[in-house]
Amino acid sequence: MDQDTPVISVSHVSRAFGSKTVLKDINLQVNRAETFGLLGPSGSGKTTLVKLLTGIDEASSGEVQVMSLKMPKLNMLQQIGYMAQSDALYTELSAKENLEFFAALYGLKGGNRTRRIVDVMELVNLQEHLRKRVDQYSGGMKRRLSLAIALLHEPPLLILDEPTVGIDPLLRQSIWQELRSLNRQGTTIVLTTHVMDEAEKCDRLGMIRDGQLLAVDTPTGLMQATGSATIEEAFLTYGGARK
Ligand SMILES: Nc1ncnc2c1ncn2[C@@H]1O[C@H](COP(=O)(O)OP(=O)(O)OP(=O)(O)O)[C@@H](O)[C@H]1O
Repeated sequence: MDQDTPVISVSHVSRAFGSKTVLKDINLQVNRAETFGLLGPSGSGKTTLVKLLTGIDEASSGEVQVMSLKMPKLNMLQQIGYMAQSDALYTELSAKENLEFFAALYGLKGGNRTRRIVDVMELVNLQEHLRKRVDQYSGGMKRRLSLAIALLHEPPLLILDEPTVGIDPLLRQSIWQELRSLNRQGTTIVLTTHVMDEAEKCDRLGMIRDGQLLAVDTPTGLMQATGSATIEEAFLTYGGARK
């Protein structure tokens, strides 16, 4: 893929569930090695949009391309690391068994599989709980395991739906350091967040309200456009709570 071709290209995308249109004519491009954040009030359409990017769901109209391929496309699974908002884990299995299952799905083999499992569990600080059944994990531990699974196969594109909810500030900081380092190595990251200091760390932000992408810009650009001193103020302006 050409270095300048956007990793994600969304054109005129709408998504309706029955008579309810939850995404309206979305146009968006995300560039290689960008960290792109989606911000918006609860129910504004963020999860619906990221599901279209992963190919889990399909647009009602318009087109989503990822790495120049029209989505949904099953073999893109290996290229994308997706962390859903609700954990998709086999709770009756251990963390190790979960990781092995996903490693097999992603085609990781032998020593590489073992090495990656150790690496990602260290990264999310769960190395001591590798053999524990997931139904004995706390909510935060499950989130961390879900993140570990998303990172397992070193995908060039990471799509993370509220990745740090339920994760303590110290670990959140180290996860962000890792995301930054992956980013520097060329990984593209799209995430949704409600945490303002995370939003500030993104290269660009998209503000969604009622299924419409109202603005896309750098955090500084959004603050300037709304005359806000903070991202939170800008968010409240776009979210409709502040005029
Ligand atoms: N499968 C579905 N069927 C019907 N309505 C749906 C479906 N999925 C999502 N919606 C609706 O689409 C709207 C957007 O939901 P979505 O989960 O994308 O919001 P969100 O911005 O991610 O919210 P939050 O920040 O609370 O996670 C909501 O009104 C939701 O009820």
